[in-house]
Amino acid sequence: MLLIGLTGSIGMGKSTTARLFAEEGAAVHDSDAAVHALYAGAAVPLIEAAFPGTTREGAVDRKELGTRVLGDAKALEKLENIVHPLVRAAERAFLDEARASGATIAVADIPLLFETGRAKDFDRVVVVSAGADEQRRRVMERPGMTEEIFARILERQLPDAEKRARAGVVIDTSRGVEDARAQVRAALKDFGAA
Ligand SMILES: CC(C)(COP(=O)(O)OP(=O)(O)OC[C@H]1O[C@@H](n2cnc3c(N)ncnc32)[C@H](O)[C@@H]1O)[C@@H](O)C(=O)NCCC(=O)NCCS
Ligand SMILES: Nc1ncnc2c1ncn2[C@@H]1O[C@H](COP(=O)(O)OP(=O)(O)OP(=O)(O)O)[C@@H](O)[C@H]1O
Repeated sequence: MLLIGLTGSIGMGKSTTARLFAEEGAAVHDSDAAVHALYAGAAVPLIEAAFPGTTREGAVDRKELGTRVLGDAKALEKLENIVHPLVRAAERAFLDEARASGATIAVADIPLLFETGRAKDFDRVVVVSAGADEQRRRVMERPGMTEEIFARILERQLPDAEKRARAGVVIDTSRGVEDARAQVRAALKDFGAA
């Protein structure tokens, strides 16, 4: 099974590109989605214990939790120390199952792939990018997003230029979905997987 790590900074097009890989037949694991699932399940008691008042009705209130941690590096680190091992376990279980069911290509969408030293775990690393202006336009469109939150998230992420420099392949998502699909197909061909 060819193991592809997919990453990119906020708003660059990871989820969209992951979907394109899935449409080419890859088994895809999405870390952000895994976090969201954990926040309605296994992580809830741990988060409530560490950040009292950030859960309600058995689920994490992400807006409230975001307000607590996004401006506070220590708090974010504490949260990451709780969440990342759980996400990693979910990813491992997913990839084991994909392998057992005969998948030939698996993609793990990991926002902090380089930051958490995960590049070595993959046969290939794909970075999505769209340029800083397009990124800002996309991110600022999101409800509740502010310049301050955007800046704080960017601070926590390896700069786009460094990600691109460390990538096996870069997918440029600034020219539309069909253009990105062609790049995904070309990447799979280049990897000998299509
Ligand atoms: C801070 C939280 C509560 C905000 O939730 P919210 O629903 O508003 O945002 P969402 O999860 O969709 O993330 C928005 C963007 O920020 C990025 N991001 C999230 N956490 C981090 C982080 N710790 N460092 C850098 N970027 C991050 C995401 O990849 C995404 O691009 C949430 O992001 C969170 O719990 N983060 C900690 C877990 C984590 O590290 N996740 C990212 C990798 S698995
Ligand atoms: N190839 C593309 N062509 C046109 N629009 C795109 C493309 N890829 C992504 N987008 C748009 O950019 C926005 C962000 O995309 P997406 O959610 O895939 O990014 P992401 O990297 O997963 O984001 P985040 O890290 O913030 O969760 C979405 O509105 C999406 O529709």
